[in-house]
Amino acid sequence: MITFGIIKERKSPPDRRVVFSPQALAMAKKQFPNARFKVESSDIRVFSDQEYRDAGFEVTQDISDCDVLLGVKEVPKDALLANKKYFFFSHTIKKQPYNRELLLTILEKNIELFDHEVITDQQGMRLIGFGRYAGIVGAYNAMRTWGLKFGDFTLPKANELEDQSALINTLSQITLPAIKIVLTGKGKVGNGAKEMLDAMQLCEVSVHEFLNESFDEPVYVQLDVEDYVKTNDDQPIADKSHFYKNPEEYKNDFLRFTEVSDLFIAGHFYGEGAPVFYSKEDIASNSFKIKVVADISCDIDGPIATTIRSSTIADPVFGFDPQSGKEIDFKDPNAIAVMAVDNLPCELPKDASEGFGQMFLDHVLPAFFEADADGILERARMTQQGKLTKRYSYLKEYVDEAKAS
Ligand SMILES: NC(=O)c1ccc[n+]([C@@H]2O[C@H](COP(=O)([O-])OP(=O)(O)OC[C@H]3O[C@@H](n4cnc5c(N)ncnc54)[C@H](O)[C@@H]3O)[C@@H](O)[C@H]2O)c1
Repeated sequence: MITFGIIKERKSPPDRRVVFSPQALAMAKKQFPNARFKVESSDIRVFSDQEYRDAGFEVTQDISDCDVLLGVKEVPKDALLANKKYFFFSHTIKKQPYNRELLLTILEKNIELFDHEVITDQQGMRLIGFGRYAGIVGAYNAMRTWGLKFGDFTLPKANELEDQSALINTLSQITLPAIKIVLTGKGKVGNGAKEMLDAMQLCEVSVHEFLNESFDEPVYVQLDVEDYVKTNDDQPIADKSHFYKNPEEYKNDFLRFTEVSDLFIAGHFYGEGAPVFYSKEDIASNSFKIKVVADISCDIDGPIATTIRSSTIADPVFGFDPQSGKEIDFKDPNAIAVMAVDNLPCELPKDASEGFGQMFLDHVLPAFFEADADGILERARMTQQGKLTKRYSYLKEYVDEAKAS
């Protein structure tokens, strides 16, 4: 028998998401009779303690008898229980300086850490994440930002609405002018955003139509790397994975879109060394037409020069002055309005938790009862017996620096 504990989120600002909704937990219990589940009481979670009790689960302040603890965000050092197995997003795999001490504490407390971000299949494809929900909220926020900037309509914040269908209902009541929307990325985020544009019944057009034709209704185009990048000798991309591995052999082909688009929804992944989408100089040129940017990818001071900082759910929109390259009021007639919230799935905690639980149930829980036949736990295990595992040994120096300080 393995006992799993659903932990309370303790990070600030409060995150209302959870690994398992009461319904998903009930499914897990049915599917795995050898698993026991306990829920740590929480007053911020999107599902109440009572909803878990009603689904037949023990809700408690004491989860110290659990073997495996399941959370979403980083667990504060003091709250980490020694000698346990933990699953959460530790944000350490890229040596993030702000979590160096967290990883050191995990090692000192002899915790086995499994990071959601590195739950992958044998090909290295991520199996678990909130990307789709970032896309859904990001597209909604893109429309909301347009309304705020131009006053065509007023939309409530996404986190004031119940779920994705409420977002869709709200969007179905607005009338967008005949603008051109460019959406980048065809992965989880890009396709989450596309779900919303399709739900709004916006017309999707080809790259050729988007660049060359005018329309009397709003239209959008969804791009992947072959559309916004070309080889250094002006040839189209032949093999995407070659670009991912050798980005320096490619150059930007996105400016042709900046000359005709009104709204840019960025939902691609940006690999280090890849060409930028546009620079501050590009924005200052007269041919740059984009007026609103919803940057879901949200790489700061990176490939999208309007993203000079991230923004927050509380204050999601800022203005970018094309001439000075500095921040100004987004309502200034010259300003490009930028939405760059970096924790978008938190605005849709119910749907995001339900989707996440399903992925966890499908991909991770079985591994505990099948002796990790596929190696999923092994690939995601970052620490064991007070040491980094082999796959994560590249983090040794990063942790050692925490010891030294
Ligand atoms: N703002 C937020 O709250 C939030 C939340 C989740 C994810 N994100 C960000 O959104 C971005 C996209 O995430 P996703 O889950 O859709 O990714 P994904 O792997 O599912 O899709 C990636 C897309 O980017 C393209 N791409 C370009 N260069 C690439 C490269 N070097 N490697 C891989 N793909 C490359 C792919 O072709 C694909 O279209 C990430 O940068 C992620 O950090 C933001």
